[in-house]
Parts: sequence; structure tokens; C-alpha cells
Amino acid sequence: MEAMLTLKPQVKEFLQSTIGLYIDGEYMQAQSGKTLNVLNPANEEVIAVVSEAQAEDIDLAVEAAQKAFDGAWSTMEAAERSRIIYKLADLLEEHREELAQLESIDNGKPYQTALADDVDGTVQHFRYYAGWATKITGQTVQVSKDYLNYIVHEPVGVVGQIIPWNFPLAMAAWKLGAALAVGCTIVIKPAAETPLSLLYVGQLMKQAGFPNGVVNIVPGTGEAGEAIVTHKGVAKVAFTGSTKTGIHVMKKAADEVKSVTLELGGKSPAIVLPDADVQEAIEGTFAGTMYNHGQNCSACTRVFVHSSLYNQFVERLAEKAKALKVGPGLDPETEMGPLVSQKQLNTVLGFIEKGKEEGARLVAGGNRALQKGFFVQPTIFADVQDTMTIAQEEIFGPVMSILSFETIEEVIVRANNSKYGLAASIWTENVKKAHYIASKLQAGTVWINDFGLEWETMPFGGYKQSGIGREMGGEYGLSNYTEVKSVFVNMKQ
Ligand SMILES: NC(=O)c1ccc[n+]([C@@H]2O[C@H](COP(=O)([O-])OP(=O)(O)OC[C@H]3O[C@@H](n4cnc5c(N)ncnc54)[C@H](O)[C@@H]3O)[C@@H](O)[C@H]2O)c1
Repeated sequence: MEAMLTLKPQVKEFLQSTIGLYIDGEYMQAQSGKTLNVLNPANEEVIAVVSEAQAEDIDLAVEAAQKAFDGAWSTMEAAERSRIIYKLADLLEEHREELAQLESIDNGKPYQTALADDVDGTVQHFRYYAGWATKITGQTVQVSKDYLNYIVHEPVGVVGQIIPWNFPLAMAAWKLGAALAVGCTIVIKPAAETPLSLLYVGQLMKQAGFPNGVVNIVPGTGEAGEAIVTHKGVAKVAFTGSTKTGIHVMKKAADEVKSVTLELGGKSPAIVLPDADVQEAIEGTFAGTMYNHGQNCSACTRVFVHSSLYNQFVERLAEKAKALKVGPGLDPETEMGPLVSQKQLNTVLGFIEKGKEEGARLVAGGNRALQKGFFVQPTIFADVQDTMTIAQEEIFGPVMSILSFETIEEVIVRANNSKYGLAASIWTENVKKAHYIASKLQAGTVWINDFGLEWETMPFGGYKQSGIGREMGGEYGLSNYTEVKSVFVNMKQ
């Protein structure tokens, strides 16, 4: 048995005293003196105390961001901006183990996953967008022989970014990379549950050479989030979180016609056709549901299996769920960690009870796991009907619903029968059927014989109530943070 990972000295030191808000290039206490206790979800113990931003701190952060926007950041050559973002990527890589440890004890995810997916993904993301800083181009347009017309893309100004707790660092990177590349300055709020990794990055930003005020990190609750959304100095809001809060954010931003991008919830279908590679489909749908303990907006929580494979799938998926090793993220043997909070545990257990009450057949899990910590057993329901709550609502926990189908036309209609439209996967060896189904699904991302792939070169976002706009994907992501200006020059001789 391998020993539990011990925290690095830099991590221990970081956690020792109250961690301030990172505003205008300095860590500082909240003006109110308020703090947040940050828990390790694997043992429910307080691991850090963090200053909690309130409206008056958001004022300071926006002021610093505006000053940086008007000054050093917007007047800097794009190549220099690019160099600083590259430097940040190098520093993140250098500190990858500290960051992965913080992510693991704060969010609960296994250390190796935090290292390979969250932190290394973040490094890659910043490197990719560092390259874009020198490639922001407009167009010239041939309107008339008498006019010269050109189109320029300008940074929108100070941007407000609100981050959830499921991928604290990676979600921040998705938003920061594009905004920094185009020359915006930022006020970013990590979730109250998981502020540690991003706060640690504050000092690395300073070291990388970002001018003060370019990025301001203000952990807090929804109150601080709302202060960002409604602040008159914030030109654009980018939000990731629940659909319910996203709708609220959009309404608030509408008061000032602020541009908003939303990355919200999902209830992604997986469709397994009779000719699928069964082993691959079982592995893929299982990981697609259980990855990040189900706390994943694109988790494949509705698994539609053709009736000819149905019983085999139910049996083998249940076996896999029972064998999955649940434990703390720092234990090298852990395959699935705890949920992020007591609140999330209660929500997930509530959905499991609802599944039982409404008559779904529980074939694995269904209860809390371990004595301490917010652990839940990997749970599988069979014989799920489309109308059941567990087939309609986003659970955001390790709970899979397996449904049976007969025909392709039937399963397309049923897969689309959701208020969400974030992602979908199709499992088949038939290339024509795969592309046909992909063309019919209302989903921002479709995986064929795979799941969960998200690449900075490809746009990510949702149809319907899964969101508005796309993050990543090069120019798709950049366009969230630029205004477009048309210029007409009279050339009449
Ligand atoms: N799509 C995703 O990636 C994602 C991520 C996290 C949570 N969720 C969903 O959200 C559910 C509840 O989790 P939650 O309560 O932490 O999500 P949430 O949507 O309330 O929180 C997400 C972020 O928004 C902030 N926020 C909350 N209220 C706000 C407001 N009025 N104005 C501005 N910002 C505000 C939060 O502080 C956090 O930083 C989960 O069960 C899950 O379904 C989805």
C-alpha cells in the first residue's frame, strides 16, 4: 500500500495565515475583515482561512483593473503581453505539484487527476492563448472605390469572471487566457468553496511580470459575484455555474446591456448502438459519468443503451461502480474523491432518494460512503424513464441513469428531450450512423467513441439552457472579450 501524500512545505506555508484578496498586485485583507473557512471535503476539517470579498473590495478591484487597462496593459506591445502570459505558463508548470496538492485538498479530486488534467491543462491553456496575443487581426473590406473600410477588434475593458468549484483552476484559465490575450484586465471570483489554487497563482502572476491590477482575485460568495455583475465599471461578465444562477446573472447584467457569456449545466446523453465496441463503450460511459465524482457539467448521466446490449451493460456497469475505490484525494489508491461540500452531498443524496421513490432500479451504490468526509458511493440506476427526475435534472454527483431504446430515430428524440444541450457521446462502429446522429443532436460538443475531450483549440459551450457563447477554440474564445469597430475612410479624390 502506498503512503498518503504529504503536503509540500510551500503549500503548508501558504495555508498558515489568513490568505488575502489579491488586488492591484498585493494580497490584502477584506475591508470588512470578513473571512471564509475553507474545508477539506475528505475530512471536513478547516485547511485555510481566506479573506472574503464584499462589494467595497470589488470596488477596489475594479478600480485597479481600470487603472491597469488604461495604463500599462493596453499600451503594451502584444508581443510583450504574449511573453508575460508564456512566463506565467512556465511558472505554473514549475509549481504544478503545489497547485495540484491545493486542488486536491480543496476540491477533493485525486492528486494525480489534479496534476495531469487541472494543472497541466491550465499550463497548456495559457501557452495556447499566449500565442494568440500577437495574432489578433481585423479585416479590410472592399466597400466602394471611394472608401477604405477596415474592421478592428478592441479589448472590451474590465471583465468580470465568476468561477465554479468543480475545476477551480482550469475554469479560471479558460476565462483568463482569452481575456488576457486580447488585452482586457480582470476581476475574477473563485467559488467560496475552492479559492486556494487561484489565490496561489496571484504571486506567480506578479513574478511573471503582469503589471499590478491586470488580474484581481476576489474570493467570495454569490454576494461578491453579484457585486461584480452589477458594477458599472465592469464591461463584460463571463460566468460558469448552475443554470439557476446563470439566469439571475443574465437578468442583472441586462440592466446595463452588458455582454454575458454563460457556461451552465448539462444532462448529457450517451447513445450506445447495437454495433458499438462494448468494452470501449462501457469504459467510456462509466468514466464519462464518474469523472470528477460526477461534478462535471458535461458528465454523461443519461446512458441510452440499445435493448440488445442492455442487460449486459447494466450488469457490467454495476460491477465497475462497486469496485471503484473511494477515498481522499491525497491517497494514491483513490479513484474517486468526495463531493465538494455538505450542501452538494445533501443535493446528490436527495436526487438518489428521488430516483428510488420514482421507481428506478438501483443496481449499485445509493448511499453515503465512509464515516467522515462528503463521500457518496458511485451509484447506478437501471430502468430509468425519461420523465423521472434523475433523467431530467442535473445531479452533479456520481449517479448514472441507464435507459433502453430500440431505434435511432426514437433515441435522437429522447436524447434531445432535455432543457440542456451541452454535450453528447455516440458509441458505434458505423461511421455513417455516427455522423447522422451527431448532426441531429442539440449539443455544443459531440464525442464519437470517446467522452469528455476538451481542447483549447476547440470551442466549448452549450445549446439551450446549457449556456450562451463558447469558450476556448481560439477565435471563438477571443471574440467574447473584444468589441468590433468598423472604420470608414473617405478616399474621394
Ligand atoms: N456548469 C458547471 O460547470 C457547474 C459548476 C458548478 C456548479 N454547477 C451546478 O450548480 C449547482 C449548485 O452549485 P453552486 O450553488 O455552487 O453553483 P452556483 O451557480 O450558485 O455558483 C457558481 C459561482 O457563481 C457564484 N454565484 C452564486 N450566486 C451568484 C450571484 N447571485 N451572482 C453572481 N455570482 C453568483 C458562486 O459564488 C460561484 O462562484 C450544482 O449542483 C451544479 O448543478 C455547475
